[in-house]
Amino acid sequence: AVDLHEALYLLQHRGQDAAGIATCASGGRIYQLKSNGMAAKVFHDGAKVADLPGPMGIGHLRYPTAGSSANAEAQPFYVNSPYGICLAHNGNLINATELKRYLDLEAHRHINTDSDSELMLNVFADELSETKKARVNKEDVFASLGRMYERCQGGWACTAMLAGFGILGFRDAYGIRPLILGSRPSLDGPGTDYMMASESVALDQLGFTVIRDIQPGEAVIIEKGGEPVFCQVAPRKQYAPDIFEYVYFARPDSVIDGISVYRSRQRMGDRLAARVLDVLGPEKVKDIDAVIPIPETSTTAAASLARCLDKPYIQGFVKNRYVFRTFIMPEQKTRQKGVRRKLNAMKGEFKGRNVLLVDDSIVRGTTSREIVTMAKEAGAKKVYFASCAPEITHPHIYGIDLASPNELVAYNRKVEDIADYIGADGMIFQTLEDLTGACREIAQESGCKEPMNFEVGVFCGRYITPVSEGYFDHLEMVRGEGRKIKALEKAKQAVTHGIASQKDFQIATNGVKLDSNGNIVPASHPGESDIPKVDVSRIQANASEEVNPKVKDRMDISIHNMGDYA
Ligand SMILES: O=P(O)(O)OC[C@H]1O[C@H](OP(=O)(O)OP(=O)(O)O)[C@H](O)[C@@H]1O
Ligand SMILES: NC(=O)CC[C@H](N)C(=O)O
Ligand SMILES: [Mg+2]
Repeated sequence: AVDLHEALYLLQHRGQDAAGIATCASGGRIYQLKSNGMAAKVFHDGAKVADLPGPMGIGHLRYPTAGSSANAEAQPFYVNSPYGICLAHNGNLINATELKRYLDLEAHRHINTDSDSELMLNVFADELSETKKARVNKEDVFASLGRMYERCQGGWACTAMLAGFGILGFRDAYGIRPLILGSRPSLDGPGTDYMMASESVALDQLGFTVIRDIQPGEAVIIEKGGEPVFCQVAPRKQYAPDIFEYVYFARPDSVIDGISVYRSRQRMGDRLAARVLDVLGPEKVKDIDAVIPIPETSTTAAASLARCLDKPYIQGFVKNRYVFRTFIMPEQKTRQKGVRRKLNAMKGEFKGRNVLLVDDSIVRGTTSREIVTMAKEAGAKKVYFASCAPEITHPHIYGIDLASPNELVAYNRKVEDIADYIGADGMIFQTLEDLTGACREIAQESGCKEPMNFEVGVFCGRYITPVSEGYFDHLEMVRGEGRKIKALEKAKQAVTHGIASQKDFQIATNGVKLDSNGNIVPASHPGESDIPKVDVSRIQANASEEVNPKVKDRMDISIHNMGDYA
């Protein structure tokens, strides 16, 4: 537990919403500590961590991509039958609705939260119980995982623990989400310790030597006291790591699938420099006085870009070290507040200068818009903005929450319109070809023999796995933030104006959920809702004749505007 605790601190940037550890002690008893909040909060009492006994365990940091932010969805998840299983899942399942129905109607397993990870654990548990054995062996576990892969769709890198048996790790058949394995001589006596993590930095820092990345569709079992045993549990479909790991998500000091994140970012900067010259032209580039990164993630790429353009690299924004990543915060309001709190422009570095600001990516435009304003307030003459990643135009469906296209600043906007929106005098996006080219080059230079593909759906809508028809509508319904807020506002107005009954308001505020047949029904409390949604037809039906006609007209307009929520 102490090592897991340490590792979670090192990987905190991957999820700030919840953290947890589960260990297994002799006799097969599982001990857990998990809750909402960052690792420092959840494990604030170091002694409690040390009290989690046992020679094996798994840990998790949550960045929700499904369900809600409920405490109950903190991981690892545990299920007692069969054998006692714990699971920690990084990723996102894109057929959760189907799995939920299957588990309910066919497997008869109770699902207690809206988390997709709980579904995955239960599918695995169900397949394991098919063996009908009192004790399973490695082959049984691999075979059950193989059947689980046939049912689950999406992206995942998971660790799991079978009480009294051992630890497993497995990765989706496309290798979208990362998982790496390492070993070290045991610290307390003879033998070897093994560890798996999403990023190599956790292994390095804890004194583990990398063995290798888990391959697409591959699983590994480390039995208590044993050595890792590998098995291809599902046919490998492709080797397509999520390129967003290199752009933003991972720490620069990690090496994922043989590619140094740091070097890939440097190369992105080199390629972006050429693109800046292309787009702005030599005259404008000549007039640029400084290249300024938006801390933290873009600093590596910005330094390379400055070197290529032969411009001074200036750290004009100072980052408050006590404010964490803003993009992965759950609410837009907190994100906005986060940017100003997090970054401050040093006037002296901007005043009277033409600056080129560099960020790793522009998602909702929250950061870039605020930052351009800050640069101008600090006295910059011209502010150009360059992004190491191309325009993000589509939702991310494999474990990074970029759900709702209309929240994306590049959605349905041309580059000039984006520049207008964020207030920049010029805007440069990396091309997708250059981004994948940069990562591929580093892979080749590092000796990767296999031609690597990348998951790049967010930039072009071409996803690496098949995606069922209707999934994006479903995603928009369950994750689209603007939608929830608008629907609630309209519902409140309807109630204020006497058009909707209190009961409709309940529907609006509590939201709705999917019942076991997949029908949308009102939720009895907000925690239960899948989709905060207003049932417009009911509001319309309840529109009372006595309502002041003027108000009713207004409401008709509102209701009309709400058409797409119906
Ligand atoms: O367009 P937006 O919606 O604002 O999202 C993009 C920004 O969010 C991220 O920064 P974040 O503050 O999360 O983390 P960092 O310190 O690692 O850069 C990313 O590096 C961009 O700066
Ligand atoms: N990256 C993650 O931690 C996400 C895991 C899972 N999809 C969830 O929302 O809880
Ligand atoms: Mg940033």
